[in-house]
Amino acid sequence: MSSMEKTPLSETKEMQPLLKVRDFSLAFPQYENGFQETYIQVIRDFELSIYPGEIVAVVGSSGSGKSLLADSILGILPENAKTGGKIYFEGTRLTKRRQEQLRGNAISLIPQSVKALDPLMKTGKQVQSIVRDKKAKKRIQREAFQKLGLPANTDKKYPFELSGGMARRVLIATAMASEARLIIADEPTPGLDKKTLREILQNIKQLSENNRGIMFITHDIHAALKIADKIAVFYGGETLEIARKEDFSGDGENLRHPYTKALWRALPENDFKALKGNQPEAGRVPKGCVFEPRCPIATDFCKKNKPKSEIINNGMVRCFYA
Ligand SMILES: Nc1ncnc2c1ncn2[C@@H]1O[C@H](COP(=O)(O)OP(=O)(O)OP(=O)(O)O)[C@@H](O)[C@H]1O
Ligand code: NI
Repeated sequence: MSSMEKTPLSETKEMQPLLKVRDFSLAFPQYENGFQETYIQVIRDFELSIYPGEIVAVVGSSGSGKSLLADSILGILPENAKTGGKIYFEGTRLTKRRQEQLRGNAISLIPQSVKALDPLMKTGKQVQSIVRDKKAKKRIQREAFQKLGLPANTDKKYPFELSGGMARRVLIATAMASEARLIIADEPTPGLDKKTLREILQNIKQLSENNRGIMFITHDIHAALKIADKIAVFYGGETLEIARKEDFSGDGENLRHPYTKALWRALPENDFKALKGNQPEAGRVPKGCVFEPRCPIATDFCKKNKPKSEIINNGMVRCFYA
């Protein structure tokens, strides 16, 4: 057990993580002329723990493997996906069977697209349909809508009659009305105006009440810092750093990884200095450190060797020079 796991965020929280991912990897076979050539390695050495009541942001740019990570936890990966490592939910290892039982019950997904709403069903009905207690379903749906600031008549509307922000909120209401103990929100804030973004983030925070754990998947570090307790920085399929929100301050001197520091400094309120280059494409990952080609402090050693994860100052990092 790492020291980070021994230090839950507050005394009242249970010691056992809700979700624990260890050495997780994911690859897809690539066929050429009918022969299996290679595997495209999309996720490597991934690790993360989420405690009850905690919001953990998984921050990474487009194509870094975030949605596939969510699908891995839910057990809805494509048939041909090959996975390695271990995922535990409330201390018990996830199997296909267990994932099936938990999915939509103890573990709920807020999908990346509002297209996930049924276009032919009124929103109230959609939210009610996931409540198991049929006598309470109306009340639970209404309470969720009210908590999330949706006007009372929203339940009579079809998804096409809603604004983008309201449709998002209906998706969040579905998770809120569920009995889920872990909620995975996959990129729930794309293309929202400033005010709506602020409100939706507040709504996601509300989900963590009642000791629920939230995995908040986003490419927006700014949004992540607004509500998350911990930030896992995902790059080219690997976690480069897991830091507490408080570590993001000043010049980034408490951050451990050069990529996290760069993300922090690229924020408008800091220097706005963007990092040059792009993350490696899935399957085209360098032999050494995945960040080496863009790293300002990389050496020859980083080209040839892969840094292991280490706990430094109560956070996880994968860098030889942290
Ligand atoms: N079935 C598949 N077979 C092979 N490669 C795949 C498959 N599905 C996804 N990928 C690749 O895996 C990588 C990660 O995809 P994923 O959708 O998880 O990224 P993401 O971080 O969620 O991106 P975004 O921010 O755009 O949603 C992408 O490069 C994608 O091309
Ligand atoms: Ni995605």
